[in-house]
Amino acid sequence: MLKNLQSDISIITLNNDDNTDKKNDFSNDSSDDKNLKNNTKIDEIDSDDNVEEISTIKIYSRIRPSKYKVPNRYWIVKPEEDVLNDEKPLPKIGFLIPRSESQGLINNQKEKHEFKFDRVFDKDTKQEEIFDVVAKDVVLSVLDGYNGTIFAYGQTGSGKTFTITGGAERYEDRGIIPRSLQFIFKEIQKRTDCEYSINISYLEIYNENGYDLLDSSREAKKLEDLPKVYLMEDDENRIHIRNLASIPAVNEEEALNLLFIGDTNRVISETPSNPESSRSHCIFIITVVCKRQGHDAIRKSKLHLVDLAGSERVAKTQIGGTLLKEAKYINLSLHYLEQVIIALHEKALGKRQHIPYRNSMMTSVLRDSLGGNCKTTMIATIAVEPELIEVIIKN
Ligand SMILES: Nc1ncnc2c1ncn2[C@@H]1O[C@H](COP(=O)(O)OP(=O)(O)OP(=O)(O)O)[C@@H](O)[C@H]1O
Repeated sequence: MLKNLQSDISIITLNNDDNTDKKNDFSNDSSDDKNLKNNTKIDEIDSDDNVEEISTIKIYSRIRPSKYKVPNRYWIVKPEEDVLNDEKPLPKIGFLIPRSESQGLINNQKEKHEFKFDRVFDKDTKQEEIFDVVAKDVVLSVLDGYNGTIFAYGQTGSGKTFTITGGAERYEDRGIIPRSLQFIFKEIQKRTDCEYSINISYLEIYNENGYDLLDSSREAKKLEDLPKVYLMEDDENRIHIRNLASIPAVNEEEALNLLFIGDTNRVISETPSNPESSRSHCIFIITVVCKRQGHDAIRKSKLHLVDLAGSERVAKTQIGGTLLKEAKYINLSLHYLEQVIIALHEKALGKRQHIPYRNSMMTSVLRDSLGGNCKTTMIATIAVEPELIEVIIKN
């Protein structure tokens, strides 16, 4: 029996055992519910089956070009310049927040703030390089049978959607989703040992409610008109996503068309309060099914490309009503995501076992695609206009 997890939220089956190696093995059972069961090993996989990788979540940052002549309030420290630091050399980005004179001349307010990343992409970085460094490895590992997730995180207007989906004006501006689709369809042509099939889903999460963006009825005029997606849990505590379309795409063009349908629904049904800013999380899911030549067994893996809602905190005194409700949901779901990422890091270090996936719809949906040997990357997009730098530091 399936029981509802959240009052009116959202089936693709998700792994539940936090301790498992998350490579999806070949299975003879093609049903969605059984297909992703952990370690139902039916057929050997030739590559790196026995390699239990330590979970490493790579975190990158990307600076958005500014429309203004920006005063030099940020800097990038290359790892080789950071000679005093004996930890693993990583690049850093620093921000200067001048002391507020309103607090008097003598105050100890910190002015310089530095943050480490696996790599910092400066404002001139092209979309191609972002795909090559941030996404290609994750996409390749999905084709090898692992689940993977790429997040874009940052304040409103800092370039999350540009990074994940891309800009509409120039072909070279296409983002991680269209480039991943192109890469996947090219790569599966080369891999002749397996018959691949690709399915696409597109989920929007607004105020902890899930909506299916691949609705092609063209009747949606607002978010609530889209089919609602539900999380359910079965007797074995496995979580399923109900009512989310998973549509086959036989080539890149069909897959891009589905992206287009989803993005159109995203625009038409923009969240009520602020058309300028995404107040919802959007997850583009590419499911790769591989059937070995001459075998009945199939293997299924998933790539989640996540455009998170703007991360800025809104002072409670300045807003109310719908805006306050949205801000609470966004902050809470980002907080739960942060908790999961911290827990995964601690688990990789052997310090804990339990990962608190159940707290939010997003972490529940992503639970089989984070940690273990799933490849996960996050790209923090940053806008460096002075007023926005202060937002970064406060968050
Ligand atoms: N690296 C970049 N190069 C050129 N233009 C960019 C870049 N990043 C963002 N932009 C432009 O900046 C504007 C805001 O970017 P975008 O919509 O991606 O921000 P966002 O973080 O997704 O914002 P929101 O949270 O409000 O949805 C867009 O016009 C986008 O085309």
